Amino acid sequence: MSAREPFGARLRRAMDERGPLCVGIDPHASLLAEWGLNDDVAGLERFSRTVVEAMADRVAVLKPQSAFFERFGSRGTAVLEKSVAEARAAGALVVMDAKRGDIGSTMAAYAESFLHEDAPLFSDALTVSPYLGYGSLRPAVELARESGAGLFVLALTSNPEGGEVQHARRPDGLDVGATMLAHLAAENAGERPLGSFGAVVGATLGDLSSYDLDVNGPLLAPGIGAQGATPADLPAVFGAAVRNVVPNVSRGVLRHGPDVAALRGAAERFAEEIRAAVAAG
Ligand SMILES: O=c1ccn([C@@H]2O[C@H](COP(=O)(O)O)[C@@H](O)[C@H]2O)c(=O)[nH]1
Repeated sequence: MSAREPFGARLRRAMDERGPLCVGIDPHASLLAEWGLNDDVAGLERFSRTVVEAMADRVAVLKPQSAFFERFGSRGTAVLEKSVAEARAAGALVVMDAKRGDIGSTMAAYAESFLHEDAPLFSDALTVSPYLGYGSLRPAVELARESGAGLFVLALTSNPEGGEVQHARRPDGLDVGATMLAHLAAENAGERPLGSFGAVVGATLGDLSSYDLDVNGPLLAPGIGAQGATPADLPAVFGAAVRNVVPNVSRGVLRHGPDVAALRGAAERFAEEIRAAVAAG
């Protein structure tokens, strides 16, 4: 067991101190253009540095979307490494959105890439895909436990296509999304104040009262802003589990850049709406 405090405990404290908002670092080509930046490594670096400077000392979580860095090859990955290190040094928790998933030793290698404390891309948590079977994630669960990191497992994603997989039913009637939630509840059993193994559950999904969202872990909720959900939707979607929701906003904040004050203003407005919604929920 690592001496490092588990991710769930660190996240609970960050959410209580800073509010639960997670801002995405998603350097879309279209956003680079809107910010007056070139769609190249220099533009990527400037974009990412600006978001980290604007947000890392005030929001609980930053979530870089790995795909937008990977498309620039090794130089993009170098920018990602730097962004992760700077965001963590400034006090934000970093959830790497890389949605990794594979079997056995390959999954173990993915886990080492993001969850080993000596890895250049070491992050506080990683998004993972369980669609090779939840058990295929075991190497990542084990390494996360050792290093004090966390996972966010895709359970009920925010995109409309997700249902064809996630609503598929097992012979006993439980659907795939509910199965993932049940695995996570078992993973987090007995953990206080919050387990380190969370689910991705879209804020776009409407009433989820047929699901048991009480997994004793965080629920990363993308879909607010550009995908149409609003902070006011959170209590109706998540019910009593809203207290453990980490709402993610990427383009809804980023489109206000590159001005740092404007980015901060947009994030503060979302944070305030989220606070009000959670308090009322
Ligand atoms: O179900 C999911 C899982 C991940 N995402 C990711 O979150 C952000 C959302 O960006 P917005 O600009 O706020 O729409 C993006 O990185 C997605 O890949 C998701 O949207 N839904």
